[in-house]
Amino acid sequence: MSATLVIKVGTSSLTNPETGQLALATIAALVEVICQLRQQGHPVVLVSSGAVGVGCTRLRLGERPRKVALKQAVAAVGQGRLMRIYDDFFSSLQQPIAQVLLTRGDLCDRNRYINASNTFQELFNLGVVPIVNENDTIAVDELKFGDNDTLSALVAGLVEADWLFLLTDVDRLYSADPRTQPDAQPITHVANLEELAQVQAGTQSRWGTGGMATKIIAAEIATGAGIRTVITQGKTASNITRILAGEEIGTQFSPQEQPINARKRWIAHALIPSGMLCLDAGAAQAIIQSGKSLLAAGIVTTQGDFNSQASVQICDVEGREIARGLVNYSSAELQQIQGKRSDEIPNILGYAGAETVIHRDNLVVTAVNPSA
Ligand SMILES: Nc1ncnc2c1ncn2[C@@H]1O[C@H](COP(=O)(O)OP(=O)(O)O)[C@@H](O)[C@H]1O
Ligand SMILES: N[C@@H](CCC(=O)OP(=O)(O)O)C(=O)O
Repeated sequence: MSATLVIKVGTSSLTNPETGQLALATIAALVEVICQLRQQGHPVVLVSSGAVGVGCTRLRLGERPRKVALKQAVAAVGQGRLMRIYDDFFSSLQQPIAQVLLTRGDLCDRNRYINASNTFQELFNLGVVPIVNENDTIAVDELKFGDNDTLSALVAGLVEADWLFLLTDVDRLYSADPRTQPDAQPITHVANLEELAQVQAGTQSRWGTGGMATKIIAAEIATGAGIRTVITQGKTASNITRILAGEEIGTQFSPQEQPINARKRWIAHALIPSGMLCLDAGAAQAIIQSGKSLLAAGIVTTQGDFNSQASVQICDVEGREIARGLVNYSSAELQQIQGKRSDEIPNILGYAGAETVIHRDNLVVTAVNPSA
């Protein structure tokens, strides 16, 4: 039985942290494992960081650039070299590859999202291994994924993967950074992300971007889509095969029992909200507990400037995000009808709009601890 696999490999695994040189042995081992998986019939997507890291080494820069334009320029240099290396290694094993560079905008627009999904399917049908990275050269701040952990989780949802492997320079997630806290406790299995409330995950390696915090977020996105997620060592690619065979290696996150569908995944994780609706306690409870549609009566405040069908955050009275959704009214209209009963809307607006502000089919609960 074939399984669709998304394998993300970070800069910290692809390059030597001290010299910045490519970790050729690690890359070669990863390519070999991917080719073996392909020969076993598994569709595989490789999400590869490293453009900035490899570019810095090529241009003899001692640290990651901070200026956006310089970072974009360095990534453009590194991405070309990275793909040259991958093509040399994969070609030596007769495995065709493709470069897929994405920006968040490619996944925000519904039509572009569906088009990207179709393209990946065509690449799988051709027996190709797509190699994905953020299009650092053109991605601008408000439309960046920011880190490839998040990107890999969104791609895993896009291709409806069965597994997401996050390869990094430690063997698993710990209760804290094992580099700075030797007594940090290893975490081998996560059934519910609330178990990680006390985990310290903020620091990252010299060349990494996201640290463990972004890997935990990636695991939340992927497991919410029903995708089993594993954090494991990048330099031991053979672990992937052993994990698929059932060995308890790395940190394994169980998929949620009731994954959300593709449209709701798109609403919850691919779209960037244009505004915020704060609800009263009763409306917040109704949204979280019963998955009802949102009516104007439950809205206390409307923030932002957006049109109908925009994506918005839905928050409780403390301003904590509890859900996201697509609105049936603009922000200007909502300013007029918030707190009002549905039967009052026609008189207020002068026309009979939608019965709901957000229909339940366009509303996704995102609160990590919905019962709170
Ligand atoms: N709780 C933790 N468990 C394990 N590693 C952690 C933790 N908190 C921080 N880290 C750090 O996160 C780093 C991996 O993240 P990052 O540097 O972004 O690597 P990558 O390039 O693979 O994404 C590890 O090298 C480790 O130093
Ligand atoms: N698009 C960037 C990826 C940044 C990133 O997330 O890096 P990492 O934390 O090493 O996975 C690059 O290729 O350098």
